[in-house]
Amino acid sequence: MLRRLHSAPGLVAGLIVAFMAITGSVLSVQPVMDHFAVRSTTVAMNVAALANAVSTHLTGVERIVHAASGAVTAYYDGGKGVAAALIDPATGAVLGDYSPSPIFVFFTELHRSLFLGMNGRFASGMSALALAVLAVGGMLLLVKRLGGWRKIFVTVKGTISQRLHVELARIAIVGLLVSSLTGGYMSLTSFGVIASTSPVGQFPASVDGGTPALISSLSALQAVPLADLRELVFPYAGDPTDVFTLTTASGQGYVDQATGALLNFTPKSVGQSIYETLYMLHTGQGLWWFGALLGLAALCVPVLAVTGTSIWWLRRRNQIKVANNAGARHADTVILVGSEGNSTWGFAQVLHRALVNQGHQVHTGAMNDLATAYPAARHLLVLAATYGDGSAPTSANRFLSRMARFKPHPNLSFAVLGFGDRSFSHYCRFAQVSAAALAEKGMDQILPMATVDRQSPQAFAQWGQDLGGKLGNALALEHVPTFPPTISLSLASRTDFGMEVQAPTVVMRFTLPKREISHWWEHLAFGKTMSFQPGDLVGILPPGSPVPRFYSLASASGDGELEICVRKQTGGLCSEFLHNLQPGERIQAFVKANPDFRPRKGISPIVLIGAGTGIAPLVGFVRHNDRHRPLHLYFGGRDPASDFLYAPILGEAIADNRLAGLVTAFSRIVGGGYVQDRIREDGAAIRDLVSSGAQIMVCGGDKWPRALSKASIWRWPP
Ligand SMILES: Cc1cc2nc3c(=O)[nH]c(=O)nc-3n(C[C@H](O)[C@H](O)[C@H](O)COP(=O)(O)O)c2cc1C
Repeated sequence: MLRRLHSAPGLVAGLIVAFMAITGSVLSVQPVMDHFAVRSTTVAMNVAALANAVSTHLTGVERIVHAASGAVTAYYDGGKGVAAALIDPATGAVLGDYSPSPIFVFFTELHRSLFLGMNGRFASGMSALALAVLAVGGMLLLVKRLGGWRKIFVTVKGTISQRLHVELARIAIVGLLVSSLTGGYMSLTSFGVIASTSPVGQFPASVDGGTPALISSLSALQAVPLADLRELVFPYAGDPTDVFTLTTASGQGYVDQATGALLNFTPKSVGQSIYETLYMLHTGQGLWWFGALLGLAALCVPVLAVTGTSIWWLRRRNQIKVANNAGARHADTVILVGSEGNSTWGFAQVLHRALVNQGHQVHTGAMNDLATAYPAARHLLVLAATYGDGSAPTSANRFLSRMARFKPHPNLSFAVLGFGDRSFSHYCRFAQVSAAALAEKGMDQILPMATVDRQSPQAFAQWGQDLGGKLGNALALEHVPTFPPTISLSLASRTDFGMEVQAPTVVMRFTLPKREISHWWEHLAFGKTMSFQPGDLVGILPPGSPVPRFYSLASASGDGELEICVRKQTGGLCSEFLHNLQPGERIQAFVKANPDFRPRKGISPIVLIGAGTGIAPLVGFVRHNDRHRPLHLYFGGRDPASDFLYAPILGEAIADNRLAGLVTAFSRIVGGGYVQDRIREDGAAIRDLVSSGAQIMVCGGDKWPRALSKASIWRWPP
């Protein structure tokens, strides 16, 4: 709901809001220029002295205007009509002719009304309203996503568009709120909905009518310092019954030109005071630095509009459509999906279709959308993938917290099918946790939890048969998973290690076709994935298998090469294929971002722990450590003479300070040991590093000491 509230006005009004923001930021330059153009004065001139000086330098003065920027302008009889001169506020001397900048006049009208009169003013007002809705909605959405106000400044992960959108919004939000709310208020005043002027005081019924006194001697004008003056309109020349009309910061009145008395002064209304303050905040006139800040905030709006549209488009493109999706309250069967990469949704669609064909009313949704109750449902089927280190995928990361409010009725029974990959140490862990949480609610299980390894169509079909048996329906679940489009990469070079110690390992470098490296704008518009960083993953399809195997990347796309490190697994289809690959031969691959496995921003130390091929992403971080943040690497192998992967690169990195420390452990040499032994020995030093803010990143192997698993560790099996 909140997301719709944010994206709908963004898409509908995005263009006009961005247009208004650009014209507004152009206008914000004016008060800045005025500020530096106006000679600041420390002389406390009063209005009588100023008006006197101006009228000695100019003939036929009609009025003097003191702008919020401090500029003083006099309008006088120039012979061929009214002329204007810029006045030195310190002396009242004429500085030169004055004419408003045609550029700012043009942009002011464009910003206010698009040159469309009242219709344009209405459009301008509506765009201010849309901006306010977008700013408030966006802020609430962000707070909800990040898990509360306290986390509002935490680092956001995601695509370039998502990060840019959030970072810019965080910087600009206050400015945009001020601009939109003040703009909206001004719009309402221009339509007369809110009063912005004060009642004009009655023209004096009688005046002295005697010979006009010297302007400098008029007491009512002497009493007003220049800083308070807004406008002074001179009496009609030669008419002793006319008066000065004086407008100051506090109100408006008349001054008898013979006696200098102040007549019929009317204080400024509250409405006008509010209007003037908001006008100042909106335009920056009289508060140039604030206006400049608002102008900069407004400049973020076009970028927010582009990134916002890109996020919306990507979400739409990736949205899974479920045909015949019944409402959650009316369905007899509910399917909940926990997925990160969307493949589990494909399985859910097949299950949904099969159940609908059997006459069921089925509702399919994300696990995060778990309702408080499903009044009509008899069966709750949960298809859950596992990510990270046995954690929830994105579409299920709020499932367990939502369980607290879930109140299933006694007839609702459940079944959980886990999707995972057996090469991970916590195979289908999240599905197990979810099943346990459902069982704790006292619900019956339709059948014991089953798993689908690497999207196996056979395992899925088997589960369908078992489920159908229990439900009394024949469920034929046929699903062939699809993966992102692959590209063909040619092996440029390979280096072999570990043959002598029965741990054949190969470092492989694939040439990245130049045209495949995305530009930043492609990222922004299409979220292309052929750009990667060390620690991201490459999915490789071994010939004859539709199921990819994932490897951690040791290079970034900017290096022009895709580098991985592969240990030969006995009977491993993909690793054997890769070990047999010779330079010039090709693989089919796609890249998958792995944003959870990245060095945190900043320059705090990082302890990198890797055994065997687990060193691949870590060496990537070391290579790219141009800022020389302290990286401490622990590496474990069998024998330095055979499987010390990346030894020369690590040596160079130590020499040029990209690596602060290297500790190795080899298990098959005299006096050798394992990485965990070295870590235990260095326990005190590592503890010191962690307490000074160090991050720990672990990759490779799954036999790490338990204590390490508390330190935001991510493991990637070799
Ligand atoms: C970065 C990453 C981490 C993963 N972590 C685990 C894990 O800890 N346990 C597991 O069983 N499977 C893990 N998997 C495998 C996925 O759960 C499995 O491929 C699943 O079918 C993906 O479903 P989805 O595309 O719907 O997200 C991981 C996959 C990736 C890419």
